[in-house]
Amino acid sequence: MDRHDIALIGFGGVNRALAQIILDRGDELAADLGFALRVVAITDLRLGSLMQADGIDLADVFAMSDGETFVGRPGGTAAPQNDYVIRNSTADIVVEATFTNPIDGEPGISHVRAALESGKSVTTTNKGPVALAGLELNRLAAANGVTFQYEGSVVSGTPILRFASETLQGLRINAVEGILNGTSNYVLGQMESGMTLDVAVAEAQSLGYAEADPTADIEGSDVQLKVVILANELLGADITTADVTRRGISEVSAADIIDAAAQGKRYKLIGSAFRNAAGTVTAKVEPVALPLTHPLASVTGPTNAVSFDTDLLGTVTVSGPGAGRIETAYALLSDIIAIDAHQRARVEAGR
Ligand SMILES: NC(=O)c1ccc[n+]([C@@H]2O[C@H](COP(=O)([O-])OP(=O)(O)OC[C@H]3O[C@@H](n4cnc5c(N)ncnc54)[C@H](O)[C@@H]3O)[C@@H](O)[C@H]2O)c1
Ligand SMILES: N[C@@H](CCO)C(=O)O
Repeated sequence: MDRHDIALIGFGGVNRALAQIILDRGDELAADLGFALRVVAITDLRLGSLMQADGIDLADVFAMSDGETFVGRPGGTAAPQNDYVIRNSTADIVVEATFTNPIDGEPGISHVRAALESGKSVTTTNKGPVALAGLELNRLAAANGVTFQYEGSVVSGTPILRFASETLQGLRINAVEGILNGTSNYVLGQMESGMTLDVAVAEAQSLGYAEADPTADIEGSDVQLKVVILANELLGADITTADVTRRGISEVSAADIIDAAAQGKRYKLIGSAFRNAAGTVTAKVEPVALPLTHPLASVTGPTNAVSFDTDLLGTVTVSGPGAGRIETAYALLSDIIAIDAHQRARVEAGR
């Protein structure tokens, strides 16, 4: 049986959920997929680093008490040694799930770069490296004969990127628009029911939807990164966050929501990008009061939806979970499956 050895960079909600899936369903997955998964390294700001080439006992890691670090375990340190772990662990796949930094993408970009440079494939849910350095990192992956996958960077485990790039092959996508942030959609719904923004944000944090700093969710910078990814991946653009105008849901008051409801409308945070006649791409993030008859108006809670405007098929909309620990861990698993397929194809092609 083939096996992939994995290094987990960041051990918060999403990577813990992936480790839990491997612990609970590893045998079943191996039988289904034809390869086993084994975690050989974990590194985290709060826990330190742990490298064990024979495989880490995940049940033992889950049993650690609050405040405990990896120091004292064989291959364990109290301080995180991310670069050392990424470059020297025996993993063939690095899973990057540290905080998204919408300003400069660090340290995520450096983590991904180090992994690709050392011949390891990478999957990440971190939007920073994909939005701010996607082109460079894809080139680096190709130059090193490895694979860079990031399905969970947009709409969590709902396979938007792979759907568009694989299933919609042969169509020209002219525009993309959608609800791209689970937290803000959840918060707007709770505000409709009379909850304050602060209480609703705290709920979204405890449910694992929000960013470590939820300002990114509320002020629209999380969606701004996702719009950059969609525009560059699917519309062939080469834009940065500076090209995406941004307004967040902090601009929407309880009174605005009541007024909209009285007019048969509902506020949604909409991210969009469309190709102009001149070939350039216009992209924005803004709260919009949609009529209740609009298809996106009925998308509630942490659910997201993306509409692709295509030449031959018209509008195609995909909807599904946009945030959540397990849902996003599934995106990582789907990327690992894609990495395995690419590795097998390379071996068959003798590369
Ligand atoms: N939670 C979701 O629904 C979701 C969905 C899609 C994408 N994402 C993205 O996935 C990533 C992980 O999300 P999460 O919910 O697990 O976040 P989290 O805050 O629960 O976990 C992040 C972990 O990374 C660790 N970390 C941060 N900086 C580090 C560093 N420099 N070195 C080592 N460890 C570091 C933190 O200690 C923490 O344990 C984020 O980039 C987020 O934007 C999350
Ligand atoms: N905080 C993000 C996670 C998914 O990227 C959201 O709520 O959509």
